[in-house]
Amino acid sequence: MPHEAAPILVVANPVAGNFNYRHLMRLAERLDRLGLKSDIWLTRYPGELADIAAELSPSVRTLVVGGGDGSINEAITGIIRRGGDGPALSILPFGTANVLAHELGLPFSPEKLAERIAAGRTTPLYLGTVGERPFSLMVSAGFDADIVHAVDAPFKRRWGKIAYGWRGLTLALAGTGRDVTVTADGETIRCRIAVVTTARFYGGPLAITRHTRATKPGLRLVTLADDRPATLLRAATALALGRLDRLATVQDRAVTEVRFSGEGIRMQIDGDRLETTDAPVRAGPIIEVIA
Ligand SMILES: Nc1ncnc2c1ncn2[C@@H]1O[C@H](COP(=O)(O)OP(=O)(O)OP(=O)(O)O)[C@@H](O)[C@H]1O
Repeated sequence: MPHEAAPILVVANPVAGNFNYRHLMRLAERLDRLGLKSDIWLTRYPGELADIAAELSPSVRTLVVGGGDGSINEAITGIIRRGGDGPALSILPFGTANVLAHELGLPFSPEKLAERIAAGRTTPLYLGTVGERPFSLMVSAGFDADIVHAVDAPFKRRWGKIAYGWRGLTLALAGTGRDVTVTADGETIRCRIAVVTTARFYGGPLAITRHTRATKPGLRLVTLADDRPATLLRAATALALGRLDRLATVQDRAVTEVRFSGEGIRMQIDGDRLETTDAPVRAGPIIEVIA
């Protein structure tokens, strides 16, 4: 007899930072004790999660992503492709930065997560899009994207967040940043870092803005005018203190449509490399996420 899909599907990325097979077992065991059937799959290649999410049986009502923000980006891409009958998204945070898990205040304990799934309370997650591609946190251009491009997967797996700090330091001292031209609702801004965010947090549990969060509508554009080492140090300190908007070099504004351009600029989406594009960044669809 063919195996009927359980209503909860857990798909984990075995190469995500902090991947923990034992956590998957603990999640399944607690779900089982709560009377909920689940299946567990592991991804086999980058991008597979998007295909899995797009092609899921409609009987799967909750898709739990065991991974980081890159895996979550793949899952939302697949859920959006379905156009409307998607499962609710849940997250078992593995991964390096886990910005969305922090943003949503999700438990990192598999048992607590199982209880949240069983409670079944969902909240809307307001996505953004760059062209056709959705993001759950942000898309950015400039110095921070240069760091993302400079950190390859093995280096990140080995050193975790330290990999970003190290590459950031070497790039800042090398002074290789480039001007980013941002067109935001008809106005042109020149800067060195430009982040369009749907979320409050950035890079970890660090507030980049006080004016939006992933569970509320509203896109913000946060720009940093220069990327000299002293400015970057001040910005990193202000970010850690949640006071970025107090810096004169930082602007934080509500936006509806943004485009990036500039010679040799790099871009990132939800912490992963994005091929540079001048496609419009806009507010996107809404999906349901387990709260
Ligand atoms: N089986 C696999 N083999 C190789 N790469 C994979 C596999 N499954 C997924 N990936 C890729 O791994 C990348 C990183 O995964 P993920 O975001 O889950 O972890 P992370 O990078 O450690 O966390 P964060 O994004 O929070 O920093 C994703 O972009 C995804 O495409």
